[in-house]
Amino acid sequence: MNESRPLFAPPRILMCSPEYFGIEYEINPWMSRSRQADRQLALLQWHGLADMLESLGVMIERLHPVAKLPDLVFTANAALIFKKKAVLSHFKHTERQREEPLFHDWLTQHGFEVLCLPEDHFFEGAGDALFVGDTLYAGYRIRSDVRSEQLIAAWLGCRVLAVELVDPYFYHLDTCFCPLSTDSAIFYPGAFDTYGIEVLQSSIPLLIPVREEEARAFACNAVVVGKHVITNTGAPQLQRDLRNAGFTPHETPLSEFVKAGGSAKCLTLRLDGENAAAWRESPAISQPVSP
Ligand SMILES: NC(=[NH2+])NCCC[C@H](N)C(=O)O
Repeated sequence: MNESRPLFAPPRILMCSPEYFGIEYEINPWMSRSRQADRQLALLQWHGLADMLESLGVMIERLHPVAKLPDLVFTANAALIFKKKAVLSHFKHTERQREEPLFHDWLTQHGFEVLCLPEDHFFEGAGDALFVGDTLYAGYRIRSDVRSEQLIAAWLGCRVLAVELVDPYFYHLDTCFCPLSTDSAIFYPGAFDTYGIEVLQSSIPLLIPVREEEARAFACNAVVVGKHVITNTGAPQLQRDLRNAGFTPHETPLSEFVKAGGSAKCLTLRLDGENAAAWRESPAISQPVSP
């Protein structure tokens, strides 16, 4: 990893294909067993996202899908990556706790030092903890515990700013907040309380608000690769705002994953450090070639 990586190493993202994806239980308000995902369409949409990322210069790493683990596709929830360390998730719901050993083994086998939280501390990885510059922004209450995030900040030696998530539809931080660079991010104000909004506004120089109907189409759940920002379809205003801020937005349909409460970002885990993370030492391409 970092030290040993060649110059211009490509961005690396972990994904897990949706062979066994479906709505088999209900652990967030988007999920209803009576509104099943179309698995063939999910496979097409997943490949659409993976192909788009590859065309932007990303190297996709794969986790093998496993039967009866329908949410394993949401690799953002595997862990929080910090240099060569991976803080393993410990899921709030038992349905997803069964994914933990698979994420643990994959990360260990791929050279990460895996850190595990105490049994009574919940934490859902990059779904709830995202760097902007040197600061770790951490969403808490619905899935992750604030005390997990305090412990992680102490382990990693970084500043953490914890923001409470107040709307059950925006139950992970990555559903309502996305760092774009070391000093910019997008966010949906309705998912935070007044104090959380103040924390974000006072600490991030460029904070772009996303309107409600676009946030409900998972516009904030974006994958950032250099200046490229990839989201689900249905966010024309955000696309304009991103262009004005110097980014290149891309849309790809992800309707089947929205039925499980996830979208582009949830389907990915950046392994070499997000572009917005100041700790990222890698000289990896920051402006990959356009498709
Ligand atoms: N990073 C994310 N927001 N992942 C979405 C996870 C969706 C999954 N059904 C859950 O409720 O846990």
